[in-house]
Amino acid sequence: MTAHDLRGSTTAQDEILRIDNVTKSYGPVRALRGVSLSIRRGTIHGLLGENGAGKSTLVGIISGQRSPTSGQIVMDGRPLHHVDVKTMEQAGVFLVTQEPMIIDNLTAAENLMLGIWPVKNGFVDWKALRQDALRILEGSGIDANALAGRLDAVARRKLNILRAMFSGGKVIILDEPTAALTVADRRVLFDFMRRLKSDGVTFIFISHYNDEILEICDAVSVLRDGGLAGGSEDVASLSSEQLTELVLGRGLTLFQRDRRDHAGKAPHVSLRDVKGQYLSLKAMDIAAGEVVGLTGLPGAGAKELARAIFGLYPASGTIAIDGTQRRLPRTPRAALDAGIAFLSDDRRRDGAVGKMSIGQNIALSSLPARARMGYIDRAAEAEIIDRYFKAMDVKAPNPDYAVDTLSGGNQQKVCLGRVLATEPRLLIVDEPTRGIDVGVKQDVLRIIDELSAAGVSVIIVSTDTDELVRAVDRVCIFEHGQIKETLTGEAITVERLRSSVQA
Ligand SMILES: Nc1ncnc2c1ncn2[C@@H]1O[C@H](COP(=O)(O)OP(=O)(O)OP(=O)(O)O)[C@@H](O)[C@H]1O
Repeated sequence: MTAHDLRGSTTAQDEILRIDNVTKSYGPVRALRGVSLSIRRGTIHGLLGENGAGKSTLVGIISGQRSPTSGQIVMDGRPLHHVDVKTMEQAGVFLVTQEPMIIDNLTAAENLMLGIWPVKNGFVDWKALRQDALRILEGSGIDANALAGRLDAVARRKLNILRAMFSGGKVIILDEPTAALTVADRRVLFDFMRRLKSDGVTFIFISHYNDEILEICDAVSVLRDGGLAGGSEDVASLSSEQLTELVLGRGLTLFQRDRRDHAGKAPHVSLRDVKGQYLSLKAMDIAAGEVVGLTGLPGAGAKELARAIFGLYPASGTIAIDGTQRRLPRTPRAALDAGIAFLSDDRRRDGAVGKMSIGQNIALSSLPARARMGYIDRAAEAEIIDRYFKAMDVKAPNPDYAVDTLSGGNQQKVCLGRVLATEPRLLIVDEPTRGIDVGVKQDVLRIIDELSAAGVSVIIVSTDTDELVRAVDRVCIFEHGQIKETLTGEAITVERLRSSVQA
């Protein structure tokens, strides 16, 4: 494998998009330092890099959402000036974000036409609308008349991609499009992308998962600290280890927990008769120091149970921690008071508070418990902030920076730091390494392992089979609100988990 500048290896003819010496500074932060790369027409081009390497900034510039400090973008041989979203969309470049921009109470067909409804004499031409929608939805497996709110996650993502194409998209940028998709849905999305690729669509694909990159991408470019660190136009020839080395600039030892059998040990956490709308769990015991994985298809109960324990999902039942039995908490505050901490998978909704500083975010959940008679102990606060800022290796000059200046992965680290700062007896983390790069992922799994060694019971809700295999002692697979199967020891393998979750 050669790490080379991709620019020299593509002829003008098959090049659809070129980025020429693009830089971007946010005040003193140099997010991009002279990045040049070339994207070939009709390929899937992976964009890789550690958290904070500059991927979102680069695709933000390519899609016109952010303006470069210097440099230019050349589309179909034409340099583009005054680049903004409209210019880029007119040129055929669309960014499809993780949050599908879909209106639930319109049909799939109507969503597809949003903003570009065909107009005849100033009126919507419903016939043309319907014909166009049917044509483009044909073969995608999406019912043109279905209300978008009723579509599943993969259909919503497909709909977004189709909408970009329908609006004239030639280069479609997908920023971590597989987040929250099951293994089967991922396959459907990839097949769909391959089909569009054979029709000439070009994709720029951001992902932290090596297996996805190796499966779907033709070429890759790797950013490191805002610069182009290398790439390959022959992804098929790369191994997962080579890809990791390209991203990190070094080899990596993957974390593997030394799985322990906790059967027969006194329970540290006991759940009894947990019942909610889509949840019905008779009993679950977790030992001190045990790490339990919960998994299953969406809506099967794993996520619901985790949220119920933290007072975020209405459910009846009891929980005992350290021998103290109580009703399931009704609110997160009551859960925190009971020694339970929770990391949500949805940083945007109940995750980081963007305008506040990193430090304030870290201290947010633990401070009420530490405040005495309404007074906050500033020295204790500073100590906590310093400890978790360092432990999570947050990429920012200091903890006074606002959270919304951080890259997505670094925001996730701040959220985890905040949860850990509460020093819980039961830690619940939902998709703890989603959006986090392969290097930091090992650190997060190691931190969870160390916490468990100190006697904390841990629940990891995850659809990432690799994460479950590396981090837990036991996996409970949910179906219809109940535990369908439990795996321990040697039985926890990627293959077994995949077949059990889909079966
Ligand atoms: N609005 C902003 N103000 C200041 N700094 C910013 C801003 N947006 C991004 N940055 C900084 O620019 C750098 C690149 O961030 P970017 O979001 O592009 O990284 P990324 O590669 O997409 O990371 P991730 O994988 O975590 O999403 C980071 O150091 C980030 O803190």
